[in-house]
Amino acid sequence: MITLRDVNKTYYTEATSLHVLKGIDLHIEQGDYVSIMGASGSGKSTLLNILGILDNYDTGDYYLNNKLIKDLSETQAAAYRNEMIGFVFQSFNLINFKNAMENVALPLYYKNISRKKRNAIALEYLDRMGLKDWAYHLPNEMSGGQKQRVAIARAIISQPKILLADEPTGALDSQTTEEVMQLLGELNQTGITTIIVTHEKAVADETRKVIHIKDGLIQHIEHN
Ligand SMILES: Nc1ncnc2c1ncn2[C@@H]1O[C@H](COP(=O)(O)OP(=O)(O)OP(=O)(O)O)[C@@H](O)[C@H]1O
Repeated sequence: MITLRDVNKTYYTEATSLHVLKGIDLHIEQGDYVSIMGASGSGKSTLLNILGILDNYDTGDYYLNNKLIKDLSETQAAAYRNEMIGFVFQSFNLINFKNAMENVALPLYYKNISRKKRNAIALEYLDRMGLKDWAYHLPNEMSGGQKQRVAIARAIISQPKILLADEPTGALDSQTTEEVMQLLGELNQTGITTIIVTHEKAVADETRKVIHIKDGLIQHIEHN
């Protein structure tokens, strides 16, 4: 499903350049459950952003379901991203003045679905996350774990094939981390390819493969 061949990425600033990814070769199968670990600055988020078609790479190839990403126009890339990928972030990225249901329903706004239908679908997803009673609460009335579950519901409401999570448990205590990981594990069981960037071994241990990155290169892949 995901194939990267010799992918390189350099960030250019006015005075300097930083070669962050130095030839990444990677294959991830559909339905796989993968974590990416490595020291701060090793290039994990950069890799995740490229996988998520949020950022460009300079050289090499990235195929997602046999589509070569660098061949897509910006509009095509955005459409493909929306169709294929859901995102979860450490800081939840919820809209503070919208309640949980409205946050979850947001991706459907662009899909020509009536508000009533959008909200009904969002309620179903919140129910799946065990948050039915929190639908009308604002994010700042919820715990970190609850907010992350709202964010996960929002990430999967468009039924993406891939879920990309950048430090999804980075702001959570260990008990809540376990709950969120349980949820991500269950989602992966339904067939969604799941890729998690994490610093936490306990999180990586839950995944099937751990990709260790060092200085912009894959050092080794550990199989759990
Ligand atoms: N937009 C950018 N412009 C310039 N440099 C950047 C940019 N984004 C990241 N970098 C630099 O690239 C390097 C890799 O960053 P990246 O965020 O991929 O690392 P990371 O492994 O995810 O680190 P962390 O664990 O701290 O999040 C870092 O030195 C970072 O400062």
